[in-house]
Amino acid sequence: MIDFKHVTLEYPVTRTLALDDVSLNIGKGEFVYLVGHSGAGKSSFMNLVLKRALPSRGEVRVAGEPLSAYRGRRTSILRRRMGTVFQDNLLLPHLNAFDNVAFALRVTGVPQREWPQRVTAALRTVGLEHKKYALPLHLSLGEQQRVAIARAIVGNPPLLLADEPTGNLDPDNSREVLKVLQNVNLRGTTVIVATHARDLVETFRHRTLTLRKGKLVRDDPYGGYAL
Ligand SMILES: Nc1ncnc2c1ncn2[C@@H]1O[C@H](COP(=O)(O)OP(=O)(O)OP(=O)(O)O)[C@@H](O)[C@H]1O
Repeated sequence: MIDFKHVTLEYPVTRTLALDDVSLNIGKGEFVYLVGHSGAGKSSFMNLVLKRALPSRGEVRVAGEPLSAYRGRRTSILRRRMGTVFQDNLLLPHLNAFDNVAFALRVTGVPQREWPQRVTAALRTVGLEHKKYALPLHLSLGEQQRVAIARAIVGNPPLLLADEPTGNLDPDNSREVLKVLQNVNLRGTTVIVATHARDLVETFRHRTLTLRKGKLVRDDPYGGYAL
């Protein structure tokens, strides 16, 4: 699903070496953690996969195709096929949970008659079908993050990128969000989670990639937080 070959990312203005000669392969259907201290390069990794940043050297392939082959409209289509959940993934405050999730279908041109069934299924996956008419203001932070996950998966993306998805959450809500991400993975979506949450990585074991100062220093198939 994702293939990095000797990928280096140096941000041009500051000349910061965010990723340094990283090679890795993430297969279809995997659940992978990306860990590392602040500034290690986790978000830069995500940005490369989304083609929000371009490698200075090396090659990034997604679903077998080099990202350099994607241009213009095809890049937008590629991005839409990836679900993203970020820590500050704000919901639209004036829309209820259902409409926030439906918004993702609206922007990708899915016919309106399909929305009720698809949105309800996505909210069911995150355990929030009963809150579909609630405004974000009336949801807990954990519930808001689960709505954001529903919004990310409603288009059935083959790949879900989650950058610090539990960053604002207490331990109970963090575990709930992690379980939801695992359920999404069990349905066939490849899931990549960048996180600082040692307890989650230790409790819910999955392959763990460790970055240090832009280098991939560990690739542990059985997981574990080795920082
Ligand atoms: N747009 C940018 N321009 C210049 N330098 C950047 C940019 N984004 C990140 N950096 C730098 O690149 C390095 C890697 O940053 P990155 O955000 O990928 O780390 P991270 O592991 O996600 O950190 P955190 O856990 O704090 O989110 C850091 O030194 C950071 O200062």
